[in-house]
Amino acid sequence: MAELLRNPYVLVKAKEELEQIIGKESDISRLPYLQSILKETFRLHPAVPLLLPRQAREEVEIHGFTIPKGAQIMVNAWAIGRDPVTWNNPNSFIPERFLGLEVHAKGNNFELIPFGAGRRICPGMLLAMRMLHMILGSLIHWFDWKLPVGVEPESLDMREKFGITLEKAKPLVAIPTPR
Ligand code: HEM
Repeated sequence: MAELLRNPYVLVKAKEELEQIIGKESDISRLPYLQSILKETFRLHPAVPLLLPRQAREEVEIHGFTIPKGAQIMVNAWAIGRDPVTWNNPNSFIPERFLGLEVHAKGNNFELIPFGAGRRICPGMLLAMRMLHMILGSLIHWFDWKLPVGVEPESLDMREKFGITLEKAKPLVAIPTPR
């Protein structure tokens, strides 16, 4: 929601998409822009930024680096999502980058791994994906949103509080009006 209020054109586009689709067919697969907004949010603000720690059971070499047996490995999904080698304009919130791009957040595309990947991938992924599309889609569709008086989109505090899960350092304050 913070990125949507900071990028009002994205909110308008998402509203238009929902306007056209909801009421006829509420299928997530028919809401590519909403899907792209969620992917872009996962890319910039992964909820579990270092995934869960792993340990090397034996010495292994990966891309010329030797990982000793017993070493603890942290995978930095946050940094992968902002890698300028993979992503143009990596620090900007641009959902359009995912339109027509065959990159999913389900653990097969290693440039976007908000739920991890492999054997220990998040078992709640499918439930979470459904819930997030439902919740965000409903918030956009049923309410008009604005920031408190005196807060401009560009001055919104987007700093993050680091932890096992990533939070906004300052909670978002936004005002909904039922439509
Ligand atoms: C936005 C929602 C969620 C995100 C971004 C998320 C993300 C993650 C990530 C990154 C991991 C570590 C995967 C790895 O290291 O490869 C994980 C593990 C896990 N998640 Fe989620 N998760 C979410 C929702 C859920 C939900 C709704 C449930 C349960 C209903 C759940 C249950 C678990 C469990 C049990 C593990 C540990 C799996 C294991 O170690 O084998 N998660 N999640």
